[in-house]
Amino acid sequence: MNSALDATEGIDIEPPSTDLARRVSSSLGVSTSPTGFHTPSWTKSGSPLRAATGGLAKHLKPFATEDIKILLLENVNVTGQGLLEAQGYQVTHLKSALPEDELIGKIRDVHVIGIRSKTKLTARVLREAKNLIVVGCFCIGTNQVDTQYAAEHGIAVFNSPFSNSRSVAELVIAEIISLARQLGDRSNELHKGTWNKVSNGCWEIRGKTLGIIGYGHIGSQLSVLAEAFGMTVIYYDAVNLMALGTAKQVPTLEALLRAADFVTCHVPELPETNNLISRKEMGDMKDGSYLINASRGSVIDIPALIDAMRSGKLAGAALDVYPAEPGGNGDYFTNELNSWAQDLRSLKNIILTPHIGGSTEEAQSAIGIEVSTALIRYVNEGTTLGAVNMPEVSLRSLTMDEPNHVRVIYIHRNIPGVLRGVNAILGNHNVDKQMTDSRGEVAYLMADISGVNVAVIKDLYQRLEGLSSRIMTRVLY
Ligand SMILES: NC(=O)c1ccc[n+]([C@@H]2O[C@H](COP(=O)([O-])OP(=O)(O)OC[C@H]3O[C@@H](n4cnc5c(N)ncnc54)[C@H](O)[C@@H]3O)[C@@H](O)[C@H]2O)c1
Ligand SMILES: O=C(O)CC[C@@H](O)C(=O)O
Repeated sequence: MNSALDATEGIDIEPPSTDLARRVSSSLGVSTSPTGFHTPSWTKSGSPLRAATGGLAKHLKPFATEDIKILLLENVNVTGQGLLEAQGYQVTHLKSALPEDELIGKIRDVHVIGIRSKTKLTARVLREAKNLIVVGCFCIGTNQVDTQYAAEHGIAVFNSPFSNSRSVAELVIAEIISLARQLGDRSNELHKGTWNKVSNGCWEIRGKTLGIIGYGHIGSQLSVLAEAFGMTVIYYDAVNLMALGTAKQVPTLEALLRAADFVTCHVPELPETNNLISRKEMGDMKDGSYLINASRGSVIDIPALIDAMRSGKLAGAALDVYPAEPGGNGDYFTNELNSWAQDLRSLKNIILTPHIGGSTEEAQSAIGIEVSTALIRYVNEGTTLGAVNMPEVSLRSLTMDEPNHVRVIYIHRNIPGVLRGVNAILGNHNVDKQMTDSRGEVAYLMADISGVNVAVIKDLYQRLEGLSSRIMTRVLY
């Protein structure tokens, strides 16, 4: 697939181009310590896309694009990396996650960081990220980021809410069949040279009941696939949700556990989902049933699972996620990481995978495009559509027919009187369009103003920065 171009068709970001860096405009405020101005040069070459209004879209860029520093960790997909590089940004790409101290050392310097599920962006780490304006989680989960702290410091966080849902659902289907047929054990035995042809304790999945905990993007996708295999599907969710096919929502977790032959977890990591399935819940499960977890390692009490497997209460399990996971490929999964690792590894009919639920070419490429596109829009235009921790704010693009326009972004504390102060500063100019919205304690204002000469931009920026409500100011032009 020519993914970069196909997936971004019709949106207002640059297609990959080698002369992009020469077409950049400038802006103030991407860094907390702006050093100066660049002469807008994007009119010199290139053929910008047409904006919705019919004019040629003006590409707002922060400083010169080559000044934007991006750190991509955890082997973020090459398609996403390519989109960022095509913008002219300085992109550093590392294959694994970094230990906290090393991460702190590197994050100090960058404007954008791209991570997957392993990198923990805690308040301690983010406090050091003085130039950071945006985080891209190239995955679904955002539990690894302190999104509240980030918002309160003007750092937007984006993810890809469903690009890998199908991949996870397909993996779980494979695991259901593999567990029912003890495929992992038979394969391991034959790898070691032992022929062991058994039918005892091996089952078809047709006619069995699948219990899905969390009927969101993944759970509902799985529901459809499981019914196609002849399974009966029940699900439990914290909210009432429409059933797909002939699936049925059950009112309690206990009702699901008592009825299901296979139980699979698809909830986010939250305080309420910590050890959601522990000893009591495993006791409620049917004798000889199976437990699957491809959500987060905190959702299942693993020592309790080890006991339930040893006692024969559960006939099998599949785990894709763990409380502590290695930083990169080739690292060891031992008791040093999780005190019970050796016991877990020694069990029969348990499938252990290294957090690969979403690891397919299709999913990673789609995630790369989706998250990189969101990052580019945010860096270049300030648009927050899809952010997980900021109000969603967007304005139609400025056009090339509007040479003396600037876009002001003012992220501020959500307190009374802010608009009066901001508009007193913007009021000497013509405010063409403005949008503001809030999410909890944080509000986001975006305004396009005209009749602004380059000479007054710095003054505008500094006056906004001087307001007591200010979290972060950016002026794009
Ligand atoms: N293994 C992997 O590679 C992989 C890949 C993608 C996602 N995930 C994990 O799977 C999780 C689920 O993904 P999704 O896209 O389906 O999320 P989703 O947000 O679409 O669905 C989650 C569902 O869980 C429900 N829920 C929340 N708290 C609950 C509770 N206490 N009890 C019952 N239901 C509850 C929600 O109402 C929602 O319907 C993600 O948060 C992520 O952590 C893992
Ligand atoms: O790719 C990853 O590291 C995370 C995959 C998955 O857990 C997600 O949250 O999307």
